[in-house]
Amino acid sequence: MILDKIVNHKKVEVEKQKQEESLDDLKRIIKGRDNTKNFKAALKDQGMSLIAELKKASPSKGLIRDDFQVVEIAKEYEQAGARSLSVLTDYEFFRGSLNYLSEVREAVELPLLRKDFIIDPYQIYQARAYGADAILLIVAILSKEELAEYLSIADDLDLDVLVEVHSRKELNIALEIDTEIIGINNRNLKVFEVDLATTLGLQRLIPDDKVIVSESGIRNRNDIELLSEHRIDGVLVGESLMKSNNITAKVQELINS
Ligand SMILES: O=P(O)(O)OC[C@@H](O)[C@@H](O)c1c[nH]c2ccccc12
Repeated sequence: MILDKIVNHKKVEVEKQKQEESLDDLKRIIKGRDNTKNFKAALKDQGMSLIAELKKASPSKGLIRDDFQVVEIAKEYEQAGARSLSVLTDYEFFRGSLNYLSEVREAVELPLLRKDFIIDPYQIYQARAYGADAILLIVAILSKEELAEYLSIADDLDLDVLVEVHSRKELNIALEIDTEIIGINNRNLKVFEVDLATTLGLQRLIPDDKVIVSESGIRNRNDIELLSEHRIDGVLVGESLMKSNNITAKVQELINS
């Protein structure tokens, strides 16, 4: 399964990174960082909030966008009306980079989500040091104890957390650890199929005080309208924006009701 492969690779990668840049180095960088921007508030703003993703490639699609000028695209997303940005930082499977995160941080005011496979607390400090305002935690790859521990580290660093679920069982764990922002991933990471019905089915089980994001496979206005009939605060969109040759027009198609 691809997730196992990614996690195994990530463990090796993180150990290597720790040799190059220690936790103390990261803590020193964090001291010089500005306060974080409010990712959760950006999601709660009126109407459907768009989290626009910077994603060059993926394991399911291969290369998605050749002309990947990360700073230019980030600025275009911001000007077109995205409320926050998701920056893929995994290189091996998504051709992302931590440097993209810090470059985008310098270029836009929007809150930034570090999109990666977090399996070690070190990566949470790394996210903050490189300019993230929020991190993704994937329930499928962490124990409940790890989730709780990572949430509290993120909280100490003033990072918001998007907790990603794909099934009822995973959602129950997310509810038990009492996280504020729940992401429902429409993509089945075992077979890579996407189905917005995943969001529609699971959102009914989520208490009113949570912020809900629908992730993956959102392509057009119709999809947004379908989701808008339900209690969804935001959508996380990568591929359909990255594949567009007019990003501004595509963002506006998605957000203008
Ligand atoms: O490109 P899409 O289908 O619009 O999906 C975006 C985002 O949801 C997807 O990239 C994603 C969701 N969860 C993840 C976890 C890791 C890496 C990537 C992801």
